[in-house]
Order: sequence, then structure tokens, then C-alpha cells
Amino acid sequence: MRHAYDTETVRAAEQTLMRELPDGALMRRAAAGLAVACGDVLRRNGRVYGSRVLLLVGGGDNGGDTLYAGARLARRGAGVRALLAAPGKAHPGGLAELLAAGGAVIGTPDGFGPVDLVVDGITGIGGRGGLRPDAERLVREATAGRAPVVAVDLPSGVEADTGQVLGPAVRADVTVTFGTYKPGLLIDPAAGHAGALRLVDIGLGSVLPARPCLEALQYEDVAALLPVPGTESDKYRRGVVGVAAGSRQYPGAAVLAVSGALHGGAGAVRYAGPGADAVIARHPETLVHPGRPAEAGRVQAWVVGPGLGNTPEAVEAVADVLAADVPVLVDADGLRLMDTGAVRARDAATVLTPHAGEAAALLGVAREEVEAGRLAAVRELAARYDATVLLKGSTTLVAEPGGAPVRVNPTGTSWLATAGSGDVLSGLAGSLLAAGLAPRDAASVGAYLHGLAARRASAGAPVAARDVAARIPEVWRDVYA
Ligand SMILES: NC(=O)C1=CN([C@@H]2O[C@H](COP(=O)(O)OP(=O)(O)OC[C@H]3O[C@@H](n4cnc5c(N)ncnc54)[C@H](O)[C@@H]3O)[C@@H](O)[C@H]2O)[C@H](O)CC1
Ligand SMILES: [K+]
Repeated sequence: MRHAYDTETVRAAEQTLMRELPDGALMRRAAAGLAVACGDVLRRNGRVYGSRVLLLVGGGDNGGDTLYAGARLARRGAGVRALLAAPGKAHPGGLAELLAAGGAVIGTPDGFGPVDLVVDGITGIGGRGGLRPDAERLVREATAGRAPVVAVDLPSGVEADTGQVLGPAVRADVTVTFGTYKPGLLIDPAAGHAGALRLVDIGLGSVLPARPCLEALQYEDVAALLPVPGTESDKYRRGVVGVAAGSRQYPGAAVLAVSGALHGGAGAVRYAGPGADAVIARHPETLVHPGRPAEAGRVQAWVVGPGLGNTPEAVEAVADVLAADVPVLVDADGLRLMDTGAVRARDAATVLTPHAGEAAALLGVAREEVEAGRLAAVRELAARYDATVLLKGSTTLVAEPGGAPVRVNPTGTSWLATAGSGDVLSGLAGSLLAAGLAPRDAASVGAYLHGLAARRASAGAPVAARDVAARIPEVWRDVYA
């Protein structure tokens, strides 16, 4: 699991640790790890000795880390030059060490020649509100060439705690972060600026609280959560997932939701609704019922919503499902048709899976507001509906009411923004619910597998939702193996 902590918590932990350590020790630790990471990037295209490294140095401790790391690279024979974003405020100890190691301060990158590496140390967790104009100009000049950019702690200009990008911000190839991940490294749009992440241990782990504010499942976490049938299992013990989706207008949504559900670990898929013929034609293994969900037979979890339309039958299907005493996943049209009181009154778990537009409608705000503040939006929805909420996006978030860490999905791809892909996800996550996973595990494991399947199906090209569903068994096998 990758854990992320907010700025306030990181600062408190740093204070605790610094009281136990000699002056400056923490910054030197950070700088040592940063220099190793920079060395690795330089060695990809050459070597450290004789390379040209340009440091962008802000007036805070982020700049201090950068100067000490620059000094280390200079001692290994790199030509290191520093551009100061706030000349009067550059960390004095770091500056002295850089100069003593043979590095230099320059006023402009002109004349330094082609650069092999740019190190962005303008702001870390102390940066707010996008790069200021001077800093932005510095970044523009320094990154005009093709040199790789290593960001120190965070790409300068992104918001550490929210993942927002409120103005111009650095785009890094690698971000070397200290002590713990920060939410902004894992949540888009900021995460999209960070490139590959590298965590440097500075001893913070021992003083951070047990509960992070954000966590990201990794391969091994997903493997441990996947439902695997025991020798005693039969199809009913593995769970039956009910799917109430599709309409005469949108029969494809029923087919796609069922295709996801068939690959999610439940022993059987039961379909209820007007798409029964289309479903059985494409997925003959489905138990179909052409009428309403309440008459379809017993299931261990329901998925309701994709392609339901807005007919009286659709309203009835949503009400039927919300009245069931099993976990329910509500998506798409179901989110528009559900009764808030009915959702809040449920005893069994409810999982809501809106995209940003649907989340905005549920919250009564503009879509842009949700997109700019995804973490706040998903938390607010979970509290308001007393439900597990999966907010779709390139970094899908899953929140629960009650302050458990929000989960962020690391496998997303923008190719997933394609018609029908959400239908597959709702079936898949619902199937995991029926197989017995806890709501936030079902939602986050579903998002993880769905993202990996999309990456596989896409391989850099546009992808159709049915191809995503078809790849689920393959990624399941890979994760489990
Ligand atoms: N405390 C430690 O021992 C360690 C800290 N580490 C590093 O320190 C930074 C956090 O340092 P801090 O001085 O608090 O803040 P920053 O350097 O991130 O930023 C302050 C600096 O930036 C200027 N500034 C703020 N906003 C902007 C902006 N939008 N544009 C331009 N400049 C801006 C502000 O005026 C200050 O001059 C942390 O991230 C680590 O890198 C290490 O973890 C080691 C231990
Ligand atoms: K930075």
C-alpha cells in the first residue's frame, strides 16, 4: 500500500523527528536520497561525472534540499549551476556547500550550454497557488531543452494536499519525495505532473500517525483481496450478482454491465430488465428475468443504473434494488433516479459510482468545482449519502463515511474515458461485492483491475469498453499469480 499524509501531518512529524536529530540532519538525509535519484537519471543517458545539472532553487527548505543534493553531484564531478528563484532567501548552508563543492550560481541559463538534468527545487509542501510569475519564467527558460526534470518532493506549483493545479506548474519526469507520499502526488491533475515517483526514507515512518489521509492499493494488496473460491464453493456460495441495467433505448449498457459482472468473481450473474434478450444473446451464461428486480430471485449484491433511461420501469428498478437487504452499487442513471432518503435509510452497504458530472449534480455544484477539488468532493458525497463513493476519473477515488483513508486508484488511464467503460466497471465492482468483498475493497479492487484491463486493451490506442471487459481475466490472472 502507498500511503499519503497531508502537509500539516508531515510538518508535525518532521518537528518530532527534528527534535531527536542534530541540526540539519533531516535535510541532509533528504538531499542524499535526492542526489542518488538524480545520479540514476543521469546514468540513463550517460554518467554523473562531466554532466551538466541545472538547479532551480526556491527560498524555502525545498531549495535547501536541492542545494545540498547539488553539492553532492558536484563532488562527483558534475557541473552544477543554480538559478535562484528568491536570491535573498536561498538556504545559506546549502548555498555555501554547493559553492564549496565547485558549483556556481548563475543569473540565467544562457551560456551554461546543453543541460543533462534540471532539478526543480522551487517549492515543496510550502508552495501555494501555482508558480509565481518569476518562478514560472525560470522554469520556462530552464526546461526549454529536452533535459529530464527531477522534481524535489513535489512538482513546484501543484497543491500538495488536494491534487489541484491552480496555475502554472512544473512537469517532471521523476519526483523524489521525502518521508511519505503526499496526496498531490497521487491525485490528478497534480499527479499527472509528477512523472515516476520515488520515495526517500528519511525516518519519518516511525513518527507518522497510523492512519494516512490517502492510500493507493498496490499489486500485492489487490492479490490479497481477490476472492478465490475454496474447494467447498459452488456457484451460489461464490455469490450471485444481480444486474438491473439497460433499456430498450440503451440495450448495450445491460450487455456491458453483465460482461463486467461475469468477470468479477461472483458465481453467477442474474439480470433483470428489458435488455434480457440482448444479454442472453451475448452472454448465454446469465440468468435472465425480463421483469423488475424485486421478482428476479435472490442475489448477494445488486448493480443498478447503467443505461436505465428515465422510464417508470427505470424508477421502479432503482427503488426495488434500494429496498433489497443486500449491498447495492448505483451507477449512471441510477444516480439520477435514486431517492436520497432511501439511500441513507439502507442497512446494507451502498456504493455510488459517479463521474465528475454526476457527482456535481448530486452535490448541486458545477462540474468544474468537482474536477478541481476531487478529494473534497468524494468525501462530501460519502458523508452526505452515508455511502461508499467511487468518483471516477484518471485517478479514481473511493471514500467511505467516517474518516477511513480515501483510496486512490493508481492504474487509471485516460483511454478509459470511453462510452460504456463505466458500465463494465459497475458490473465488475458489483460482482466483487457479491463475492463478499467489503464495499471499499470491492470498489477499489474493481477500479484497479478495470484500469489495468484498459491499459492492456489500449496499449496506447483508443479502446472500446467490450475490449476492457475481455481483458479482465488476463489481468486477474497476472495479479493473482
Ligand atoms: N523541515 C525539514 O527539515 C525538511 C524539509 N524538507 C523539505 O522542505 C520542504 C518544505 O519547506 P518549506 O520551507 O516549508 O517550504 P517550501 O520550500 O516548499 O516553499 C517555501 C518557499 O516557496 C515560496 N513559495 C511559496 N509558494 C510559491 C509559489 N506559488 N511560487 C513561487 N514560490 C513560492 C515561499 O515564498 C518560500 O520561499 C519540503 O517540501 C521538503 O522538500 C525535506 O523533507 C527534509 C526535511
Ligand atoms: K519542487
